[in-house]
Amino acid sequence: MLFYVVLLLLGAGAYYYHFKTNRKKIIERLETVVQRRRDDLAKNVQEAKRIGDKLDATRRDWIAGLDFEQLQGELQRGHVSAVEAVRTYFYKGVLAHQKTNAVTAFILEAEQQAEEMDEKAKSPSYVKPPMFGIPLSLKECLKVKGYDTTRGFVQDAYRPSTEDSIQIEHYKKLGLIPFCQTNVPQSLLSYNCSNPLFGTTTNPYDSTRTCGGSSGGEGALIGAKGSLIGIGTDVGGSVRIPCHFTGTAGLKPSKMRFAHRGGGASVPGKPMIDANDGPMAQDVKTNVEFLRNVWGDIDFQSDRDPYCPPVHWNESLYASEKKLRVGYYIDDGWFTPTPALQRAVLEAKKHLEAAGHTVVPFYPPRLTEVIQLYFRAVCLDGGQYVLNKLLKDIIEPTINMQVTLWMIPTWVQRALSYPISLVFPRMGVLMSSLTRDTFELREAYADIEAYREEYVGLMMKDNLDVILCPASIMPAPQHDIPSKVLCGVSYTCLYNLLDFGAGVVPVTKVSKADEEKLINEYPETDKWYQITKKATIGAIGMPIGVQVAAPPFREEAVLRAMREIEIAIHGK
Ligand SMILES: CCCCCC/C=C\CCCCCCCC(=O)NCCO
Repeated sequence: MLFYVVLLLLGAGAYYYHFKTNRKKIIERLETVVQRRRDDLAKNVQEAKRIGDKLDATRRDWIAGLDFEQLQGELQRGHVSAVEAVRTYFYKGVLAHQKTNAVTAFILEAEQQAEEMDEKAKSPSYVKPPMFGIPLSLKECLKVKGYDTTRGFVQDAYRPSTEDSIQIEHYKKLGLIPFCQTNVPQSLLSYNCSNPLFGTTTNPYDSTRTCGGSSGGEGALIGAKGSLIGIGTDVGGSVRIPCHFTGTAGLKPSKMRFAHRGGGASVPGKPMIDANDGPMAQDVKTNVEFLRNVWGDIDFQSDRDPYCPPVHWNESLYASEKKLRVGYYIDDGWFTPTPALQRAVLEAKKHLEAAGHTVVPFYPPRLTEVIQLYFRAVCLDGGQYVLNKLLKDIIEPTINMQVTLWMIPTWVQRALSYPISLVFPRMGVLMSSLTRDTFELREAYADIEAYREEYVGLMMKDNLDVILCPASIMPAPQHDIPSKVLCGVSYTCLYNLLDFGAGVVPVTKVSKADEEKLINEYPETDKWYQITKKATIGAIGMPIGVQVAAPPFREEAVLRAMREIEIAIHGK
């Protein structure tokens, strides 16, 4: 017996030694890649600055002060050239990057693309596309010819895409000029924004706090006024959470409203958790103008990707005179949001009511079950795909919790979940989420289908057009918090599970009264509440958004409600 125990221990020791030595070699090799990539980025930023500085400062500052609609108009009238717009946004992008570390590469060819467009525009017969010359920022995982899509994995540096994705081709056809790529958390499966290759992107309002993720570079860049319009991706809140954390506005459409051919995914092959790309901007108005043009011309994408149905921009839904019926909630029953987030929903409710809409309570059913189904279906292989990639890389410390859970075998998590749930019930739920076998996975898929039916059934029963709810559980926390409170995505991941269109519009900022309420009334009943409360103390002045959602192909109703909230707040 003793012999076998000694043999087992020796075997385990040898395996551990081999694993450690192997990891050390991998890390040493990748550290040289990191250094090289960071040096290249520093040169790239210098070059972008040089291009931005070509423009006379007075002229540049004037163009820099134009909003999307004004710049679009000046470009259409020929009062501003595409080259001037690109140089201005290289300048503004560099400033925002210096503040937040948002950019992973400036697309230097943008200047030449702009020159060619200006040249074409000299011909009297040339009809300018609707977004002629407008600089567009892109989340790093979107495929642009000649540029990397590392998703924060060092191993994927210096493997540039050979083609633009269909969406990027389309944006160029509409006149937009991709001018930079923006940072992400390693693996994209987190709502912070740090990776070993490009480092940490910070919140433009407070550098000790995260800009959110995974489209965090976009949030930081747009929030710091370094871009007017950008594209993120969202499988659990990655467009909406950064918008909420950085005071910007964005929309995650339902899956089929964009072509996915030639695009990339964080984890390919998870059919029931629908991800999509979506626009992010300084306001809702810009998102509307962008989508009106893109979906107005969606045949371009449908012709190249037959899986993208030719569903056009629905102006009659967006501009309808018929008042909306809105269902709202301020607490999903799984994770009570901090006071500012609840107040934001109540303020948005008042704005919608003042505009003549009917707003009634709505209760999303069984969020505990939703959380389990979401994690089961998003990590459908128990996290194996991502873990395999991570073990061949330098692992980002701010996603430690995900990595730890992916490393513990599912059966061990299940065994531990019961005793843990006796003291920390919500942790018990998380630890019994990952699937044991394909039988259980099939059941989860069937349950998601049933939940979708139930949810839309409840909306139909009450004649609801859209849902209004919090965008998250808290304002932007410190960089390490999202991994510690993974289940804080309940407000956003629900709408991926349902495949609804869902967007976030900024409504308010955290006030002193919110902080007092937080200190006196916010629950401390488990570790997650304690972490959330502590992270929210000191967040006075941080932006707060609200979320609006509607079933697939009704994104225009979502945008309408978001825009009406925006008009009520800003008067324009
Ligand atoms: C036992 C459960 C283990 C859970 C491991 C965590 C896995 C996933 C965390 C999900 C958090 C989602 C954040 C948002 C991610 C997002 O939308 N990414 C966009 C990708 O296109």
